[in-house]
Amino acid sequence: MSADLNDAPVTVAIDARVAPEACQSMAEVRQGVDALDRALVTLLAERQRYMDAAARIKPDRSVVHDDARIEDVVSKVLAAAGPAGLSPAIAEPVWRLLIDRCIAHEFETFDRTRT
Ligand SMILES: O=C(O)C(=O)C[C@]1(C(=O)O)C=C[C@@H](O)C=C1
Repeated sequence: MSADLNDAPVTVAIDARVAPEACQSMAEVRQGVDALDRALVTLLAERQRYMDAAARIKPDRSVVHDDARIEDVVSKVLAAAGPAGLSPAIAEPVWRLLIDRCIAHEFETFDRTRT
């Protein structure tokens, strides 16, 4: 049986926090930010593992950097950002930098394991 999401070791638990709209102090705000950052780290670590998979699966080093796919990813993120209430002024640069760093990771993995 092939590995699927049910086998993934990642569980994203978000620690106790006060909802942003209910915060009355900066301590509550920062507790919420820190809790969400820990959850984001967990999700980004799993995203990074997909780069390892891509480096294993892609047929050639020349397709690690894929401009058409980058634009596809960014447009899907922006389409999701609107309904979620995430500003595109945050989402677009964050994801472009994330993808840039993921490509660097994918190249490092490819070169370490395939060349
Ligand atoms: O979709 C891919 O081909 C990936 O390897 C993922 C990813 C990304 O970070 O989203 C990384 C490298 C590619 O240039 C495009 C997108």
